[in-house]
Amino acid sequence: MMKSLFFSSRTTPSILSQNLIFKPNNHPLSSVSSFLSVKNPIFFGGLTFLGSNSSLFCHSSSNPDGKDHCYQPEGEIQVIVGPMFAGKTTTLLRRIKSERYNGRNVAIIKSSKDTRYALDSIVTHDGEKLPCWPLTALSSFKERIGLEEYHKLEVIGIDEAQFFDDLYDFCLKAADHDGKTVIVAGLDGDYLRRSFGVLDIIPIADSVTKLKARCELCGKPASFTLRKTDETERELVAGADVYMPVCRHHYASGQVVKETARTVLQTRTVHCGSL
Ligand SMILES: Nc1ncnc2c1ncn2[C@@H]1O[C@H](COP(=O)(O)OP(=O)(O)O)[C@@H](O)[C@H]1O
Ligand SMILES: Cc1cn([C@H]2C[C@H](O)[C@@H](COP(=O)(O)O)O2)c(=O)[nH]c1=O
Repeated sequence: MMKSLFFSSRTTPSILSQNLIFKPNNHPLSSVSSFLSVKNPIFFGGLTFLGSNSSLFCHSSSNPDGKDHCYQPEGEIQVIVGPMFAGKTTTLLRRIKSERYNGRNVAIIKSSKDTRYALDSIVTHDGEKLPCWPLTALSSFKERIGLEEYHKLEVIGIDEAQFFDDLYDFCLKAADHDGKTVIVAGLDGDYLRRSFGVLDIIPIADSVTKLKARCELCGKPASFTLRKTDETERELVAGADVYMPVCRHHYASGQVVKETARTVLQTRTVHCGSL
């Protein structure tokens, strides 16, 4: 019969030690994770903690004291938003590295729509990067990584989250049901300052960090992204060639300049057309 004893992986390492054998798989991130875990083990009273596996803790027969224990993992959702160039990816990388340093099993996902700097890495505008799973839909993650590896995961980072239609469902299940810590980074607003998907998960989040960039026109804190070009589709993957971070004042004046320029160009077209 299964007796249940709830405990935290951080407070009772001796019970967990048997489950903490790190098994690298053949994904590039796993080797990075494995490397870092081995390089940075955390010692608890003589035990080496090499990345825990909360899901396996329910396999009670493997407990060293011969008794049945069941670990109930507690999930969490952290959200990082802001305009472009605010440091969202940098913050996500820093948190993921810190989780890994603490011995937790991590994986990073990004939208495969983001092909700007690399296909299978998340890359900051400064060039810092980590390998990731590029996906078109989050629902495919479990199958891609494999069920066994998924169960071993404790932390899942998601970058360019605004591009995932199934963000809400994935995060809810991963945190509530599967006990994962999910760290989500993405745009809260598009170039017209309309909600851009990531806001859907605020009601189920534990923490929300809104970052600011620096206004490219005056250097003040910037909360918005101005599209410099005339394209009107909502999704347009690009960098500093198309977008710039701006403060409230320069967002408003920038939009006015763009609209005026568009009107002038349209009037000219009509004029030329009628000649
Ligand atoms: N206009 C800009 N063009 C290119 N890089 C920029 C610009 N403004 C800031 N950066 C750099 O981008 C870094 C943030 O990159 P990143 O974390 O990828 O941002 P985000 O994910 O929010 O777009 C900043 O620390 C800064 O060095
Ligand atoms: C404002 C805005 C942005 N995008 C795209 C442009 C980039 O490819 C990403 C954001 O990247 P970052 O990591 O935050 O720098 O989103 C878009 O498609 N539509 C928009 O309105």
